[in-house]
Formats: sequence, C-alpha cells, structure tokens
Amino acid sequence: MPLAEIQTAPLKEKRKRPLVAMQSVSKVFSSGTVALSGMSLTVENGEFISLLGPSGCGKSTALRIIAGLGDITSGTIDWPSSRINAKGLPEGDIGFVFQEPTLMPWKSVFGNVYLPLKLRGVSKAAARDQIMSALATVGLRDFAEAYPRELSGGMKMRVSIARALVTKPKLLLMDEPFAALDEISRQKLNDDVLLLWKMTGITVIFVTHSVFESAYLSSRIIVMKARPGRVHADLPLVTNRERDAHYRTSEEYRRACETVSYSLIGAINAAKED
Ligand SMILES: Nc1ncnc2c1ncn2[C@@H]1O[C@H](COP(=O)(O)OP(=O)(O)OP(=O)(O)O)[C@@H](O)[C@H]1O
Repeated sequence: MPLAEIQTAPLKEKRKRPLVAMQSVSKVFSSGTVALSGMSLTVENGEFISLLGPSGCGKSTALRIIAGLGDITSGTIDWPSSRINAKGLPEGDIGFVFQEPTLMPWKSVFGNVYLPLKLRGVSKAAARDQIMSALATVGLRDFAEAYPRELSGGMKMRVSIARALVTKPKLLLMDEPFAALDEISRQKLNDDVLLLWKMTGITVIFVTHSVFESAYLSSRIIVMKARPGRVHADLPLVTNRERDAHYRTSEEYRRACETVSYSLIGAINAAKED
C-alpha cells in the first residue's frame, strides 16, 4: 500500500505558509561536479523530513545550501514564513548537527554548548539558563561539568544536539548524525529526537542512508536520485501510532519500510538509466 494511503492525521491543516521553498535549485562545484540539478522541495513548519538517497546524490549539499553554507548556481530558496536577516537566512536561526559531534576536547560540556551564544556576545552568566535547558532537553543536565573524553559516542552526539538547540532555532538540520553509533544508541537517540520534535514543534530535516531510520522518524521522506541530485519521490508518512518499540515491530512500519525501500531502488535504477 502506498504511504499516502496510510496517512491518518490531518497535519497539513495546521500549516499555512511553508518554512522554506527550494525551486529548481542547481549546484555545480568549481570542480565541475553537478551535485544538484533542478531540485525543488517545499518544507512546511513542523515537519520532520528525511532526505534519503544513495551516496553522492547530494543530500549533504542540499542541507548545507538550506543552512546558507554554500551558494547555489541557479534556482531560488525562499523563506515565506520568516523575516530574512542580512545573510539571506531566516531570523530565529538554524541549528546544524553534523555526522561527527565536533566538540572542543578542552572545553567542558557546558563550554561546548555555550559556543553559539558566546559567538553572539552573550555572557556566560546570561547564557547559563539557556545552556542548562538545552542540556536538560537531551538528558545531560548532570554532565555540564564533564569533558568530551568522559562521554560515550551517544552522549557526545547529545552534546552536539544541545549545542544546535541552545539558540532555540526553528529549523534543525541533521546530517547523518547517528551513522557512526551502535544500533542501540542509535535507536535511543532516534526516540529522543522524536520526543524533542514533538515537545518543541521544531522543523527537522534529517539526512540518512537508512530506510529503517527514515521510516521510523519522518512525517515525510524525500527520496533523492543521483547524477545529478534531485527529488525522486516525495513520500508522506503520517500515523496516529506512537513511534516506539511496538511501532518498530508493527505491520504498518514494515509496510512503510517496504515502500521506502522500493522507492530507493527505483531512484538507484533511474540514475543508472540516465
Ligand atoms: N566541496 C565539494 N567540491 C566538489 N565536489 C563536491 C563537494 N562536496 C560534494 N561534492 C560532490 O557533490 C556530489 C554530492 O555530494 P554530497 O556530499 O552532497 O552527497 P551525499 O548524498 O550527501 O553523499 P553521502 O551520502 O556519501 O554523504 C558528490 O559527487 C560529491 O563528490
């Protein structure tokens, strides 16, 4: 059954103006590599979107472009529901979580999470409540004074997420954040990110290679095709069921994984035929 047929919640009714709209975006690197061509994607406020696709299809490039970390060669990116700052980005900030936690080893957890506020000139004293609140959101309130070397891989990634959240962004971009973690830590962090999404109403765009991860987390999955990168399929996945351990073993989840998996195979085959 297509994912569209198992939609149940009227999520779209809540949404008015999109958060971000990419129209026919292309990105050609100076090396000549065409990373994206004619990529269009509209993201509504409050969505949890996964970008899924084979290696090299332009997922990270698309994410970095949305974050304002790279120019586009052609096309447009608009933020219809936001005021735009001098950098052409929406006010209210964007949080970015990379595949590696990228923590400063010489700084405590508190010091690492403080960094984005420090860069904005906020004093440590004034930032304290915001930092502790971000740490509480990822379950690390009691580890503020610890150093990265004392933390597990999953905990380091939580610090990285807290650092991305400390400025209270309306958009959280995550680039394969859990790919390097063991399966148990990954599942736990999946649940934590889902809880965070529900609690805060933040919009999330999540890059992953994993069909299973995308089908578990997302309200919509964008399957991308390579050479050049663009949208191959747009799969809404809305369910009234709690995404939890029971969901992972449910028939609904199995069907979702199957549909996404077929779509991914289609994207890979389509790229071969181009
Ligand atoms: N800075 C760069 N300069 C030149 N080419 C680049 C650069 N960054 C990425 N590319 C190329 O652009 C294409 C898309 O890369 P990108 O990293 O966005 O893909 P991806 O889908 O995120 O891949 P992966 O899943 O392996 O991380 C690839 O061919 C890559 O080699």
